[in-house]
Amino acid sequence: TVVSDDALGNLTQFEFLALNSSLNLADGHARQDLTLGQSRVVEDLPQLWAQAVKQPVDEIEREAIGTYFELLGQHSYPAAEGRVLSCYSSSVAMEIFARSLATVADRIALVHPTFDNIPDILRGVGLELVAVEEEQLHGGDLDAALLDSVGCLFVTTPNNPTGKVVSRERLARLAEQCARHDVVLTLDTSFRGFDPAAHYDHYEVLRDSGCRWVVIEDTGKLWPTLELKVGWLVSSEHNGLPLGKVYSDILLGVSPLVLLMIKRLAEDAADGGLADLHRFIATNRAIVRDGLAGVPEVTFPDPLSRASVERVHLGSRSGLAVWQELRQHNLFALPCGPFHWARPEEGGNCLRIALSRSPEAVEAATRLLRSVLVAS
Ligand SMILES: N=C(N)NC[C@@H](O)CC(=O)C(=O)O
Repeated sequence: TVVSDDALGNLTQFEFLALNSSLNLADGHARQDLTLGQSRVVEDLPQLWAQAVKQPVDEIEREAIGTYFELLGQHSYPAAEGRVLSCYSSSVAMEIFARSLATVADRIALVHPTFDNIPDILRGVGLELVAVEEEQLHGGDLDAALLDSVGCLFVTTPNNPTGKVVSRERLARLAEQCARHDVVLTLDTSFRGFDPAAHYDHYEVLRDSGCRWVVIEDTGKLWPTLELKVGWLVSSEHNGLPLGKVYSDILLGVSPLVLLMIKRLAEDAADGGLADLHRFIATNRAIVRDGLAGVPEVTFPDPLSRASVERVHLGSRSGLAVWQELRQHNLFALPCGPFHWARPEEGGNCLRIALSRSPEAVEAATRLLRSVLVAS
């Protein structure tokens, strides 16, 4: 069922409502026009199909993984058999991780706030959640008693919706603490492509720490590929989790055509496309911030964020009330309450605006949002 006005749904239910709107700035999926380089990949799909029929799938998979991970600075990713599992999406990868973890643990520490399908998936397999505030996570060492009480520490970096990135030093320290307390360290890096601060070699840091770790990578937010994407479930050796077994319960493998498309898009990104995308998102972010400048009580809580979403703090205004007012004009943003999965009221005065949209859509949405806010 899709969320009704009064019933509070999860974020994805709010995103369902926006799917057929002309001004859908709700989900973090890429919906802007293809660039010239990307449209060449689309034009080549018939040839990619012929290649996918002929070339061995493990070869295609290795090449797609290599091109994508190298593009984003992840040179030390584990290339050995079974260490990178290709899934239909990062949420499928997360479900496989959650089911695997639940066989050996009953509690997990999870960053707060973050996108609510993460706590929902983790609760769905029966795990008890312990919130770790983002400030706490970035502040310093985590409490030893906390780490002794959980089987895993789950961190979204860059975080959603804040864009906050775990630095190399911070990751090394968290991994060291997880190694000492024998806690699995799991990262959801879905937004990594947008922020060069997230392009240091995470796998080198994780490998050198000696901790057990899992990383969920997502190609789905980077390029406008009509939901054609892969989520990669990456893990350390001897991590004690039945990832391969649970993976085999869920799927045999992903489409080699999608893998070839991702490889070509990653090559285009390496050839200047990623830098162009960063400029594109920065331009859209400036449209939102400039377009709302001077509106009473409105502020931007994440000045350093490079993610393809922007949080707008509405002062004393209710994010849900503004969301409902915008919906009357067929404009959809995302109310931030559900990101605060342990205490939704903390996100009650924020909206999240998607930036992977055409500048014209971002411009029109910002103008409409401004008119609603100045009238409220
Ligand atoms: N499996 C789910 N719920 N997918 C929605 C998710 O991709 C949207 C998202 O992450 C964002 O809008 O930031």
